[in-house]
Amino acid sequence: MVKQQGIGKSHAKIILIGEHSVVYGQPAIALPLPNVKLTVTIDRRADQLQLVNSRYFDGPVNELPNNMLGVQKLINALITKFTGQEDGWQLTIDSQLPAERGMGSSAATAVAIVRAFFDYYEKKLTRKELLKLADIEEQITHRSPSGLDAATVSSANPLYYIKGQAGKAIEMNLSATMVIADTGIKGATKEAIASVQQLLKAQPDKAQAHIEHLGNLVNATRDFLKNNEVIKLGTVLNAAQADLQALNVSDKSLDNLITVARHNGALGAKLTGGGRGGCMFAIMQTALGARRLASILKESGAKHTWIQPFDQRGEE
Ligand SMILES: C[C@@](O)(CCO)CC(=O)[O-]
Repeated sequence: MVKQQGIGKSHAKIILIGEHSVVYGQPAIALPLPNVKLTVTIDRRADQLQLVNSRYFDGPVNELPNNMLGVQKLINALITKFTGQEDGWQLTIDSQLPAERGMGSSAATAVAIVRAFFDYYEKKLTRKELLKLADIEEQITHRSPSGLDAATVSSANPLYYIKGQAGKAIEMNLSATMVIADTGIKGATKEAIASVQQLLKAQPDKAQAHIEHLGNLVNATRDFLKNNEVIKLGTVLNAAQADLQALNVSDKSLDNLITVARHNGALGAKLTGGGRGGCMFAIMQTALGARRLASILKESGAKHTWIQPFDQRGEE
């Protein structure tokens, strides 16, 4: 009996600290956001059509639009892998993640697609193979990705990540709540990565110093998370934002919400992900404070906010 349906799941991620510097071999720490989910379903069809249905597109795989080229390449690689050229199915992407906001939307889509195909064809999937396949999509959507996004959207645990490695689960004993806010402006990850590359060429000493400083802040953060040192955590997050500003990856929309958060009780606040639009987050000591700040950020222009306690886990 052939399977009628395959399902793959993933979730959003937030980079706590180490975006951009992770591309240059420094460590980063990222957290899964289990409440912001993405599900891919593959339903068998009686005919031989291979269709994709998502919020952007509804039609045959080979007609996917340019901004889904990475997804198309990944699906084609999976079709070849499973020699499923003759199979007819509809692949549905159901996502709660905002696109291009630094929350890992493209990586979450890739991870859930890979998982859905392996479920549909009833094959065992190792973590190594999952990340290798997801990278087919990420290489196209983000130029020179570190792999951090795919590793985190497929992990139940906060990760300490170094490029080229699988990522290590970290000890998290922090009692605090994170408020994430969307500037409403599309993040420009590719451009931001390119602009760090340019700065490294034009002013290598300056850029390298900020990149290495970010790496040191990440290592300090790991200890603060383990020892529940929330005030110190806030201080290093603010210092990381200063490095990211110096690397030219922040912008007015992010700086504005970060300033509002700092004036309204945040212990620390910074951008998250690629920057130049997208999302920022702030750390609050209490859940009540977090709810209050979320509404203030909305009044100050945030398009959407999410509240995430530090002790919640995602799906593996
Ligand atoms: C900016 C970056 O560090 C994070 C994007 O979410 C790029 C990457 O790690 O691939």
